[in-house]
Order: sequence, then structure tokens, then C-alpha cells
Amino acid sequence: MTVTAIIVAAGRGTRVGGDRPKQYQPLAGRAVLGRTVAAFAAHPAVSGLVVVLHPDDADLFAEAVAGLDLAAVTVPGGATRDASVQAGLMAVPRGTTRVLIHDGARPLVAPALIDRVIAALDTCPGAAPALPVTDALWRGEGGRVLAPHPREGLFRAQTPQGFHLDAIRAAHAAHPGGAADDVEVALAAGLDVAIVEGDEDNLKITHRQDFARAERVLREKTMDIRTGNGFDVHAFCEGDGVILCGVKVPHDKALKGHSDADVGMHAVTDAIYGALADGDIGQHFPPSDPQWKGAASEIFLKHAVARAAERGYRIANADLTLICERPKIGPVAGAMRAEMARLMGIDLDRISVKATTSEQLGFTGREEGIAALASVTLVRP
Ligand SMILES: Nc1ccn([C@@H]2O[C@H](COP(=O)(O)OP(=O)(O)OP(=O)(O)O)[C@@H](O)[C@H]2O)c(=O)n1
Ligand SMILES: C[C@](O)(CO)[C@H](O)COP(=O)(O)O
Repeated sequence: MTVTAIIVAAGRGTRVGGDRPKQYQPLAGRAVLGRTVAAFAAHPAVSGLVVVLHPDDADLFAEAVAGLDLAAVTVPGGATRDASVQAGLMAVPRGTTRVLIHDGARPLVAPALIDRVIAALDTCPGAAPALPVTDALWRGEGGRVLAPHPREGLFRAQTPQGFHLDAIRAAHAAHPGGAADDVEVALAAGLDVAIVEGDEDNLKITHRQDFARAERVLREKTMDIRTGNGFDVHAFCEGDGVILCGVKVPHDKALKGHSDADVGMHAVTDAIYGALADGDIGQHFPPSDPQWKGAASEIFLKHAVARAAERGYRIANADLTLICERPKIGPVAGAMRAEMARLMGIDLDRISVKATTSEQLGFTGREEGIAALASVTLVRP
């Protein structure tokens, strides 16, 4: 079984309008047709690709698929959709036994939907995705409802519509033309067509507002949640206080470091870089660089927060644990949270600062320094 996808894209997109046909207009930064072609090119069960183009669109097509490693045949389409499908059917590579006929204007087709159509062709000469009609239906005229229309047994047809090649070629050859889709052509030839489960996201860009709908779907699909962790240690030295989370805490020692040695803020900063897979503080602010000597650590934190925002992430929450016998953190934890929330531009209930001793064990137990451990979650909606 060798499957070829035929993507029909020779229409003019008159209902959408614009300076170029809808399939060449950008959808979240990438041409509609570039997305459609990429979906089939990446599908492991699809070995051939035929794209049916309007004769005027060669340059637009080249631009739409630039950067894709594509082995596609392109052919000129006709004046109607079914004429374009017929042109595609004549151009499929030798050895093709099954074809998937798909609208170039349906860029959000999912691999699982393609799988369902291909699987159904094992037992039927035709298979197409569809969704049952769930709204009530009426017939209407002149802005008035004439009568309800029964919706039982009604489906909304989608593509790709799959067929055994010889059967659909013969069906198209015998059809007078004017069919809405290839299932209509197949049925006219007496072919059996299986209905497979469609997908609400597999919408067809038909009107201008469909771009906004498709962008919403894409945003949902690209939602990203990341977590990062950070760990830091600073040793005590002579002094009269430490800076923790931007708050000066009185103590009989200070923390030693190239910057202000704010161990808590460093751990949170590294957790943000970690979630972004974007290195660590030492990489962005090398200790060998004298300009960071004694620097306030909020410079580092604000840098990491800005890097996250640039990539479209917001900070969902940060959780910091300070490990030390002294100074006591409880009395100043509220002030630390408030300062961290201010610096990170997040609500107070998204930042936690807590502390533990190490039961007098290890270097923190011997009061040689403070350790800090942080987790951060980033969300890109
Ligand atoms: N002569 C045609 C007409 C349509 N199509 C393709 O068939 C698919 C479904 O058609 P439709 O959404 O109606 O696209 P257009 O014909 O371009 O839209 P309009 O009717 O608004 O002009 C589209 O991918 C379209 O490019 C085609 O290849 N050849
Ligand atoms: C083939 C099709 O996508 C099935 O829903 C649809 O019929 C083609 O688009 P058109 O707007 O009907 O031309």
C-alpha cells in the first residue's frame, strides 16, 4: 500500500479576500499552505505528495514552502475544485495505490486524523472524516425561519478524503462535475465510503474570521509549561548582615561573593534560566568580569525574567528554600516574598520563601554558609 496526498490549492480565496489568495496568507507567521504541506510531508505513512496550484502562484508557493525539505510534484489546477482534483489524480507518482485528497485551506490537520483515514481504507474503497451536526437545523429565507430540519444522520464533511486510486480516478472520469467534494463523486459512482471521526480543529479557512479561530487553535497546541531548578551556596565571612532575596537581614556575619552574594535570589534566577534551558548566572554574568563585583543580584534576576518574557513565558510560581541554622528566616520571609514578587512582576501568592536547618549537620549545620534551593514554573499560554 503506497499512499500519496493530493493537496488542492488552486482556488482564489475570494471569500477571504486580501492581496493574495488565502492559502498564501500568514497564519501565526507561516503561510497557510506551508503548514498544510508540512503536515503531510512529515507524516510517516504518506510517501508521495502532489500539490495542485493555480498557474499564477508558482512564486507564492516557493515562498510558502521555503525551508521545507520537500519532494513534491506540483501541477496546475483547473477552474473548479473537482477539476483541480482530477489534475492531481493524473499526477500521482507511479506505484501509488491510495490517495488522500485534502484542501490546502485546512492547515491544522492532525497526524491522528490522517492515520484514521488511512486505516479505514483497509476495509473500504473510500473513507472521510466528518463530525455529526449538533446544533438544531432550520431552513430559512429572507431572514425568517421557514421550518426546522431534522439533523439526525447529518455530518459536516472534512478532508483528507481517502480513496483507492483506481476507484476514485474512474469515479471522477465518470462524473459530470460540480461536486462539493470527492465523497460526492465517489457516491455517484457507487463506491462505499466510511465515515471516520473528524476533528473540530481541522477547520477550513473560508472567511477572514477563520484566521483568528485557527490562530487560537494553534496557540492552544503550542502551550508550553516548563519547570527549572536552581541551587546555590555562599560561605559566611566577617560582617554584620546578609542580603537574602533583596532584604538586608541583621546577622553577626556576612556572605562572601563576587556580587552581593544573595544566595536565595541566585537560586531563583538559575531556576528561571534552567526552565528556559538558557545557561546559568555564571554564563550571563561571569565572575571574572569586574563590572559585576558587588553588583546587586536584582540585575541577574531581572535579566532572567526578561529572557522568559521575550520568549513569551510568564512565571507561574517560584518556590525557594533557604538552608541555614541562622539567621532565622521566618520573621523576614514576608518581606523577602514581597521584594521578590516586586522584582519578578508577579503576585505575592506566586512566590514562596521558606527555610529549614540541616539539624546542625554539614556545612550549613556548622554555620559555615547558606545554601538555597529553588523551583520555578514558566507557562507560555
Ligand atoms: N479551482 C479550484 C477551487 C478550489 N480549490 C481548492 O479547494 C479547496 C477548498 O476550496 P475553497 O475553500 O472553496 O477555496 P477557494 O475556492 O479558494 O475559496 P473561495 O470560494 O472563497 O474563492 C481550497 O484549498 C482551494 O484552493 C482548487 O484547488 N481549485
Ligand atoms: C471539500 C470540503 O472541504 C468538505 O467540507 C468543502 O466542501 C470544500 O470547500 P467549499 O467551500 O465547499 O468549496
